[in-house]
Amino acid sequence: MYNFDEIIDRRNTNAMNTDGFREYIFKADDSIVFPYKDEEFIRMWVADMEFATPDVVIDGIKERLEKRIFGYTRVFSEDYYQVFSKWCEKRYGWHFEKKDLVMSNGVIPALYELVEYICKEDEKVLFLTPSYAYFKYAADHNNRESVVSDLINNAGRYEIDFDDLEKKAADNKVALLILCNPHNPTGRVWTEEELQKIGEISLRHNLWVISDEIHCDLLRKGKQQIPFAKVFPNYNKIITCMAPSKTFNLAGLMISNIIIPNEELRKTWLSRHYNFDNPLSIAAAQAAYEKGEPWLEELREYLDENFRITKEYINTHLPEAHIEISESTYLAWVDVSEYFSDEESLPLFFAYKAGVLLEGGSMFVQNSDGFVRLNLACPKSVLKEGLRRICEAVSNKNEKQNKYG
Ligand SMILES: Cc1ncc(COP(=O)(O)O)c(C/N=C2\CONC2=O)c1O
Repeated sequence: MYNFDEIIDRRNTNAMNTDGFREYIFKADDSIVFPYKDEEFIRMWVADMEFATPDVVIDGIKERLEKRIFGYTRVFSEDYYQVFSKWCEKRYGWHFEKKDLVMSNGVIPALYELVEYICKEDEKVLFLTPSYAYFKYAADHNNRESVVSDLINNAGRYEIDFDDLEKKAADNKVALLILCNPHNPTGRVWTEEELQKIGEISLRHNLWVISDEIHCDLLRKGKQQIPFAKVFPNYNKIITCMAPSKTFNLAGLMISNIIIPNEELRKTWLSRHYNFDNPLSIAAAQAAYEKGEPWLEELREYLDENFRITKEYINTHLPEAHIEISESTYLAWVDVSEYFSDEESLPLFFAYKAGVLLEGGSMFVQNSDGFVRLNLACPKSVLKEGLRRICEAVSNKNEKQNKYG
């Protein structure tokens, strides 16, 4: 019913995806000159999608546009809460109170604020690695120390080293755990048992927990999201972050749902946060949660097939690489370490030799060397060309190495 095969021109839209890669991936290093024009790159890096947001969202925005006045706005109406809380009850079997919902123009801005509100100056922020780098930046931005616990890679299935996590959590200066649930970049969907263990450690050491659940709607078919706060309904130090931005490709509209049951922390947030919202973003998010489910279910089918294609192609053409189908997200996490030395920059190699923009190597704080992360949220034709280029570049490199020994 929906055309995910459509290739949409994103040029001249101020998209990070098309215009921000030199700065974000290559630190605006002007000495790097690629043998590709910008529009010739296959873009598999930043986590937004090449798919149009659903028509119901666009219709919701149009309806609000017709009101023609866009003055100061905040989520005052009951409607938004009713629609979003219904979404959470239906899809995750999780209920939260209206009073606990605050809005942020992003999950990352919320992390930046919450680290400051939660952690005293000498306190530390704990998270699992490899990690989305902004978890570390949220600590750095607030001059709080980061403490990391490396996930264990069991033949491609990443698991938590609970002994190590407990050891780190036991540091009485560690005040906050930022949990990525589901996990970017490995794609793990934490099981109830894993969440239970994380929670027991957090309670034992009196940690605050921010559960970043931004990827929670983009699970492979058959997988089930369990909100961390659902497992610990009576623990008053959990903040849950969700958003329509990944699910419905709305990151540029900058609207996120932050659920803070802790009265004192919520009061701090409301007194210090710039508490206004974009009226078009509210309309978009509300329409998405109210009417976007049929589109989402078709998107999930399309992404599942893109993962199948990717695993099959890489297993066939890069036999020394290792890929498991991510349980969530649209991000594939691929071990290509057999083909590269530790010193090589994977993003630079693939941009220069394959004309593919991707993230990898040291871009995920630590415990990620030798891995690339591929954004598969694109039309199949684009995906197949990207995979062809990636595998050809590695094979050519491999042949050259073999030729000269
Ligand atoms: C775990 C996680 N939290 C938060 C965000 C961003 O939230 P926002 O501030 O946009 O509401 C992302 C986006 N992840 C991205 C964005 O580009 N590459 C990534 O891995 C994410 O993966």
